[in-house]
Amino acid sequence: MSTPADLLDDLTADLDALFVFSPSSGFYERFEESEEEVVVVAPENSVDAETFVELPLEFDNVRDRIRFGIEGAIDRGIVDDGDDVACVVGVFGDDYDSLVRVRVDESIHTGIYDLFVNSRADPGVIRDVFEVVMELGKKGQKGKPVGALFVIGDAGKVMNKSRPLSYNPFEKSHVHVGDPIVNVMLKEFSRLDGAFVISDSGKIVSAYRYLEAGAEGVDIPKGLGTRHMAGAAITRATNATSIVLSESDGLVRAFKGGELILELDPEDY
Ligand SMILES: Nc1ncnc2c1ncn2[C@@H]1O[C@H](COP(=O)(O)OP(=O)(O)OP(=O)(O)O)[C@@H](O)[C@H]1O
Ligand SMILES: [Mn+2]
Repeated sequence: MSTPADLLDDLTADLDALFVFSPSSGFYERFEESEEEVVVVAPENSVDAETFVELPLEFDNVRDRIRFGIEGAIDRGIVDDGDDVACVVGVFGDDYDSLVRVRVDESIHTGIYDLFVNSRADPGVIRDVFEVVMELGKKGQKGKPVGALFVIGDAGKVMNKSRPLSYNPFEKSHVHVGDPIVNVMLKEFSRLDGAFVISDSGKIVSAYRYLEAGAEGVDIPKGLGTRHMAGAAITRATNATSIVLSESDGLVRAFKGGELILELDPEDY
């Protein structure tokens, strides 16, 4: 006979660290005597935790929230491949309702921390574009697979290193990504050739942009075509981040500094 408490014993056996997401100080204090290293993951370190990973935004998706915290901890050398950690999170609200055990390995490491923390644009802007791209990847345009290329941040420089393929539908408009109507427009315009250019603060600067940054020294996986090469090259020539949806394999990839930093299958989300 096994009880729920036995189950919890299994989940909490031999932990290398305990991740506590957005704790109140009262809740955090309960772990003061804890044997495991306690890592607080939250928008702010309001509990003065010794070991802290800053969340740039509250990920509604719990898997992303956990990934983010763990990747942040890997980045700081707090945990390593092969470690077993438990995460205390609220899935349905701010109150704790779940304990999730995770093995730190390649499969947890997507690059999502790098994408948000080391990009020049606001994390909220990256998230908004990321969500549009993931949705396009899942549903396509009117059910058909579609490709798209978003270049985010350092827009002045990106505009200097690109040219219009046609009339810019966003000329003189002051619209921002994240607005539901704008997101519908972005999906609609994903049929257009070229790239979308988005500013650090999320303003849609242009659609239909042909990127002209040189591909010299840009090293991306073989088999990716011109959309990915152009998307990667512009991030070497500027401080922008690119998010690319592939029409042919359906994957979402992000590039920074001319390199691939993230590869995700929208179907997994
Ligand atoms: N220099 C560029 N700047 C902006 N967009 C580009 C550029 N080169 C190609 N594209 C876009 O990429 C599309 C062609 O994609 P291609 O098949 O060569 O790339 P890919 O990397 O294989 O992408 P996919 O995986 O979606 O097929 C074009 O229709 C165009 O919209
Ligand atoms: Mn192709």
